[in-house]
Amino acid sequence: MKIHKLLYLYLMLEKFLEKVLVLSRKDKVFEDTNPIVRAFEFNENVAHVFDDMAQRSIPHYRDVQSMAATLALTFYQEGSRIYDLGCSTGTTIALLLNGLKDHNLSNYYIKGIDSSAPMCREAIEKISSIDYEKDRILIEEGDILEEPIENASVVIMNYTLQFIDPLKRENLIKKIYRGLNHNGILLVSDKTLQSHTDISRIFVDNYYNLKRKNGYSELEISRKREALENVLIPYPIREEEELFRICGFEAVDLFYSWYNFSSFICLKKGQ
Ligand SMILES: Nc1ncnc2c1ncn2[C@@H]1O[C@H](C[S@+](CC[C@H]([NH3+])C(=O)[O-])CC(=O)[O-])[C@@H](O)[C@H]1O
Ligand SMILES: O=C(O)C(=O)Cc1ccccc1
Repeated sequence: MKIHKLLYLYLMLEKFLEKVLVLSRKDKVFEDTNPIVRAFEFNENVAHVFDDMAQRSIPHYRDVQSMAATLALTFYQEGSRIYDLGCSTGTTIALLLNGLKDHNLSNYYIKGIDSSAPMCREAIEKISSIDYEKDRILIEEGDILEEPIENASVVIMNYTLQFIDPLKRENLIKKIYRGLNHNGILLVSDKTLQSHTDISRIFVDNYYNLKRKNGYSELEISRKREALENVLIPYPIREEEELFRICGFEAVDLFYSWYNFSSFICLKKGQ
């Protein structure tokens, strides 16, 4: 067989295997026709398909990730720590690592925390393909409510605060504020409510339209909605902003907003 034919076959095989791999990582968690819907959990099944789930269920997920990484690099202070609370599969950490490398910054320390062991395993696997000094990153299974925050210039909490018991949110944000250095930032992204229910309803409709466009069926959408009830608890956008201010942040702003999803930047000012 001629060499170009072999090469062609090899490329076809590679494409085929890539497709199989992507399909095996497609989010089908709520496709099941089993009528019992359990409360949403970050278990092995979810962790395995999480990247696909996030890209199809979080509006402009890649853009928000990349904006958060850019802001993190802008506020990062040499020699300080960056925390990713609820790091899931380590997408943010991988972006940060590449950004730090591009900026020739090497004296960093990144800590990723997640209470789901399968998520931590996925995160460790994801960053294993990046070249970095091993003791500069720690991905740990743990509860962010118990985690001490020290010498931080950046704390990222993308789509995680919404899963924390509302009664515990204030203490968590206060702890983060105390653990941040002056001129350090907290970045938070969450699903939010609007101040009027009529507007909230329209925004949620538009959100479900996005899910449909991204290939989720009516059944998958409604089953996930049921599973997330009392698990993902959104705050009205103004109350979430107020929470950050009450906890000490001197400057609070939005860096991204799309219907019922918002991303906040909270700055601890200098002395
Ligand atoms: N108390 C807790 N302590 C630690 N982790 C927790 C806790 N509660 C929930 N988690 C973890 O928070 C993560 C939330 S996902 C974050 C996405 C990521 N930030 C991303 O930008 O890709 C968001 C979503 O799925 O919508 C999950 O991995 C949970 O195990
Ligand atoms: O709120 C929803 O309907 C979602 O699907 C958000 C979401 C995205 C990824 C994991 C859990 C919840």
